[in-house]
Amino acid sequence: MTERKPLMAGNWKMNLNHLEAMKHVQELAFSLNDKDFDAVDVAVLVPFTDLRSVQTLVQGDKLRLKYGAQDVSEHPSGAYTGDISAAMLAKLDCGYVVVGHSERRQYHGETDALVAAKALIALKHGVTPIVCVGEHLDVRKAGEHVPHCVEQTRNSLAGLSADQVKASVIAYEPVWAIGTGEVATPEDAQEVCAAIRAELAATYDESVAAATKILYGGSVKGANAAELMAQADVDGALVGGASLDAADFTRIIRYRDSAVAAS
Ligand SMILES: O=C[C@H](O)COP(=O)(O)O
Repeated sequence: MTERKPLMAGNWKMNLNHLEAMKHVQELAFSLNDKDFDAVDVAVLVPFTDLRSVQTLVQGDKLRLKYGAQDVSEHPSGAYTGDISAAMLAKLDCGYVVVGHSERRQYHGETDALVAAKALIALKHGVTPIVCVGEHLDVRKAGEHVPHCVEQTRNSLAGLSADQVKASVIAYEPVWAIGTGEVATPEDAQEVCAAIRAELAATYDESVAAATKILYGGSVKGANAAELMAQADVDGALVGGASLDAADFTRIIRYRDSAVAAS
């Protein structure tokens, strides 16, 4: 069976200027140790303006923290005012970039095809895309969430080879659970993550399904991380609000401790 090392990724969204970013990374560095990084990959996904500061801290202090961005242009370079290219992210040694977050889909009209193009160009530059999918509340109420997320996954990975999918991360984020405090139940998370994995097996093959990390995101906190992580197809979390609090993010990273405490 393929071991998938869990990934806890903190998406800061549009929070923390570069000075606050440095303070926060230092707090995380102080709070985490080698045992944490042996057990879990930890990443912070920061505003573009924070990347250079975070890179300097991480590389200067040889931190095992990974970092990345929250969006990337689908274009390689050129006259695209305001955009940031995958080559620029790679030059800053970004490990990850979020593509297709529901906030980008909702406020910037991003389509599955655009998300797939962004994932592809990130991969071409050695930056791992974290490809987000998830249903709105009306879709869930209609009981259509599984086919919706499966189709969104298929379309958001269109054009990627099997190896490129293996090198990507998928994040299931039910939109109704983002920033609302309303976390999906562990069974809800498992149902969709398992369906996405089955889709990877059907479209590619079992080795892709077994190797690809699938995260859950939506109101993950220290208090609920262990039960979500206990699900067979949940390989980590994409954490918004709670990742801004170094202590709570540390509790999420140490989810195994709360699982032990509860048993
Ligand atoms: O990318 C992160 C998600 O949107 C989850 O955000 P949240 O943890 O604040 O609900």
